[in-house]
Amino acid sequence: MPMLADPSKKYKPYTPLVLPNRQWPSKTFTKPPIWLSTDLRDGNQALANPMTIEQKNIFFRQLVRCGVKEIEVAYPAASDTDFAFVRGLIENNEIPDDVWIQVLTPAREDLIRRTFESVAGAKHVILHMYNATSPAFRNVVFRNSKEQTVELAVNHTKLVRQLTEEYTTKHGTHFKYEYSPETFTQTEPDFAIEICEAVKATWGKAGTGDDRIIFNLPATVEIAPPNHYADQIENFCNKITEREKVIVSLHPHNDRGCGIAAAELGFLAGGDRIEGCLFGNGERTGNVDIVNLALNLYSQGISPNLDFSDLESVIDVVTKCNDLPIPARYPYAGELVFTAFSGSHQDAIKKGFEAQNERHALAAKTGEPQYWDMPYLPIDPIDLGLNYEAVIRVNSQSGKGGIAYLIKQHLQLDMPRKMQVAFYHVVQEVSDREAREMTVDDITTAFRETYHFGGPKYKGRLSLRNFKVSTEPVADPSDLSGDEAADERRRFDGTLLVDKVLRVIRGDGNGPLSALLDALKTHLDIDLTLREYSEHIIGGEEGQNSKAATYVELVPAGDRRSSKSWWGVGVDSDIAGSGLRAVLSAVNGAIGDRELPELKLTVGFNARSGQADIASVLVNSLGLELPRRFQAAFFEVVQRAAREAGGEISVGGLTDLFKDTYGFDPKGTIKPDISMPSFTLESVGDGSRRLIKGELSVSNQVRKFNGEGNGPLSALIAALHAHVEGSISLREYSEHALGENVDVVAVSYVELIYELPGEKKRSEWGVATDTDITASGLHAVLASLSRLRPKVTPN
Ligand SMILES: CC(=O)SCCNC(=O)CCNC(=O)[C@H](O)C(C)(C)COP(=O)(O)OP(=O)(O)OC[C@H]1O[C@@H](n2cnc3c(N)ncnc32)[C@H](O)[C@@H]1OP(=O)(O)O
Ligand SMILES: CC(C)C(=O)C(=O)O
Repeated sequence: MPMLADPSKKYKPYTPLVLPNRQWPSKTFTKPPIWLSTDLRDGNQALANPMTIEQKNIFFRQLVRCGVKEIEVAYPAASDTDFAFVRGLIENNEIPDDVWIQVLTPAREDLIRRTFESVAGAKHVILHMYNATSPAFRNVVFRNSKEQTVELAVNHTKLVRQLTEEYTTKHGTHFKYEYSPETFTQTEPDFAIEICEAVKATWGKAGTGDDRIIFNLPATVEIAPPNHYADQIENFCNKITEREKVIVSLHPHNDRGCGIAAAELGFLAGGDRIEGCLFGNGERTGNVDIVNLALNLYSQGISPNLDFSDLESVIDVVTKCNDLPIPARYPYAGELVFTAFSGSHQDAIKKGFEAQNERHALAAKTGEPQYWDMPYLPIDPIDLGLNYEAVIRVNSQSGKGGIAYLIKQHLQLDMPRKMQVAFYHVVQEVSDREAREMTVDDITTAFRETYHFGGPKYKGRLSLRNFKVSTEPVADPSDLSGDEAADERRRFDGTLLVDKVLRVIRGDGNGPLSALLDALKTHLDIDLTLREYSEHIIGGEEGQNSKAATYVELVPAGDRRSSKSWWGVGVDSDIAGSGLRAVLSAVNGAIGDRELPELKLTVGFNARSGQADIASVLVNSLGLELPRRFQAAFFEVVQRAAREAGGEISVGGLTDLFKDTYGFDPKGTIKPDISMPSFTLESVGDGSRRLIKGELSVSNQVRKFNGEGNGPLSALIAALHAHVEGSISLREYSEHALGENVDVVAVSYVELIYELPGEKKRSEWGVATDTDITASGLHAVLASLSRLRPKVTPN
C-alpha cells in the first residue's frame, strides 16, 4: 500500500506539554549520570534467541569490567534460564560488593514472589516493579480506571515493601526500590506524578543518598522529539515532592532515532540516572546506547565513570552474545567511524596530526594540558584501545595528503609536497584503473615499485654496491682571491650494478650528488640534473639508531624548468649514502627501459676506456673491487701492455694481465717469490701485541722467522726486516668478501713502500685471498713484497 497523501487521517500528533519556563535548554553537562545497564533484561528480551546462561555470564563480567555499578540482570519470573542465571550470580559470588543487581517484575503477586526468591542471599538488590499507566494501556490492556491503575501499583508496592523487609531480615540484603510507570511519555503528566506520589507514600522509606526511591520514566516507545521528553522530565522533577529523596531515572527507546538526544536533554532537564544498553540493543529500534552517551561526555572532557579503553573487546562480547552486528557507521564503535576516505578530510587530518604533535611537544615542556583538537576526529581512537591504522583509507576520492600520511605512518617517510603530488598521480591511476579501495599494502607496494625503494625485490636497473666520496682540492688554488675559502670539490668512486653487470664509475662535482650525476653521464650517458633536494631524520631522536631519508627531484640537464621530472628517495645511516641512493632511485625512474651503453674496453693508442672501466672489468670477471690507488696503478700497467701489444687489449687479456702481474690466483697454486708455508700467531705482553712465527720461503729456500707488532700485519713486517735489507712500511690496506655463503673468502689488498739507502723509494700492490681474513692480509703483504723484489739478506 502506498504512503498516504494525508497521513493526518491516520496518525495523530503528540500532545505537547506546556512548560513556558523550561530551564534545560541553557544547561550544560558537568557530571555523568548514574548508569544502569539493562542489556541482560530489556536487551535480552528483544533478542530472537535470548542469551544462554553462559552468554549472560560473559556479558555480566564485561559490564563489570567496564565499571557499570547497577546492572539489571533479568526478569527472573520470565523463565527458568533467567531465574537460574540470577541464582548462579549470587551462589558463585560473581557480583562485586560495589555492584547492585536489578531485577524486573510486573505488578503481579506470584511473579513478585518468584522475583524475590531469585535474589535470596544477594548483598545489593534494586527491586524494579512496573505497570503501564497511559490511557491506551489503561483502557485496552488492563481495562482499568486511573484509580484501579494506582491501586495496582500501590498494592504491589506494599507487597514489595513487606518482602524486602523479610529478605533483609533473613539474608541481610540491602534493597532499593525502583518503580516504572511504563509508557510514561504517553501518560498524562499529572497522572504519572500522581501514581509516583502514591507509590512513594506506600513505600514510605524513601530517604536521601542510597535510600532514595528510583522513579524510572520510560519513553517506552519514542513518540515525540527529544525536547518533548526533556520537558516531561523537567516538569516531573519540578512537581514531584521530596525531590531530594527521589532518583529520577531515564529510560529512552529509540523509535524516532532520537534516543541519545532524548537521554541527553532529559539529563539536562534533571534526570539523575540513565538506563540503556551497550550499542543500543533493545526492543524494536533499541534502548538508548550507553557507550555512545558515555563517550559523548568523554569527548567534552567529562569522565563518564565507565571504561571503554578496550572497545574492541566490548564489541566482541556484545556482538557475540546478542548475535547482532554493529553497523559500520555506528557512533564510536562502527568499523568506519574513525576513517576518512575523502581527500580534503585526509589532508586536514594529516595537517592536524602534524600541528598537534608540535602543540603537544610545546605543552609537554610548559606543563600545559595536551588538548586533543583534530579536524574530523572528535575523539582520539587510541583512548578506546584502537589505533590510527584505519584513520585514513584510500580510494578514488582520496588526495595526496592522505596518501602521504599513510606513507609516513608505514614507511616513516615524510615526502616533500611536490613528491606527494607526483606519487598521488601514481596511486590515483591504479585506484581508477582497478576501481577499488587501495589498501595500505597496495600503496606501500606502489611506492616501493615506483621509487625502487626497500629491499632487493624492488631494486631498479641501477643500484649502489659501494661508494666512496672523497674531497678533491681545487685544481689551482692560486685562482682564489683574498680570503675566499678553498672550494673543495667532491669525487665519487663507486660500484653500481647496472642491468646485473657491475660497473665501476667515477665523477666529480660540487658535492656528492653532482659527482654521482657526473659519473652517470660519463659512464652511462645519463644526463640529469638536480632540481629539488630535501632530507629528514628517521627515528632515534637523540641521534642513536637514526637514519637519514633524502628526496630528490631530477630534471634533464640544462632544462631546470622542465615539466618532466623524476623523484627519488633514499634511506641510509649516512646522509651522503641516502642522497646517492635517492639520486639512483630517481634515475631508475628516468631511464625506464631505455638502453644504456654497454661496458666496452678500448685501451691503447685510441683509448677511450678510463681507469673506472678497467676496474669494472675486474669486478665483473674476478669479483675484485680494487682500492682507487690500486686501480690507478693497474691502469698504468694496462696502458703499457696495450702499447706494447701495438693496439687494443681484450677483456680476457686484461683479466689475464692482472693475474700475471699480481700473481693473483684464487686457487692458491701460484706462490709469490716470498711466501709463508706456515705460521702461528699469539698474543703477547698484556694481550695487546701479536707475535708471529713460522717458515718463510724466499726464492724456494725455507727460513724460520718471528716478529712482534701491534697487529698481525705489523708483526709480519717486523719479522721481514730480519730477512731483507732496507725498510718496509705499509701504506694502504683494504679488504672485502668475495663469493657468497659457504664459498665466501676474504680478499686483501696491501700496498708496501720499500726504501733501500741510495735507491729511490718504491711502492707496489699485492693481492691475496684466503678463507681466513688474517691470513689473506698476511699473504697480500708477501705478494706486495715479492713484487718489490727487495734485497734479501743471506740465509
Ligand atoms: C516495556 C517492557 O519492556 S516491560 C517488560 C516486558 N518483558 C517481558 O514481558 C519479558 C518477560 N515476560 C514474560 O515472560 C511473561 O510475559 C510473564 C511470565 C511475565 C507473564 O506471562 P503470562 O502470565 O503468560 O502473561 P502474558 O505474557 O500474556 O502477559 C500479559 C498479562 O500480564 C499483564 N501485565 C502486563 N504488564 C503488567 C504489569 N506491569 N503488572 C501487572 N500485570 C501486567 C497483562 O495485563 C496480561 O494480563 P491478563 O493475562 O490478565 O490479560
Ligand atoms: C519496564 C519498563 C521500564 C520498560 O522497559 C520500558 O518501558 O521500556
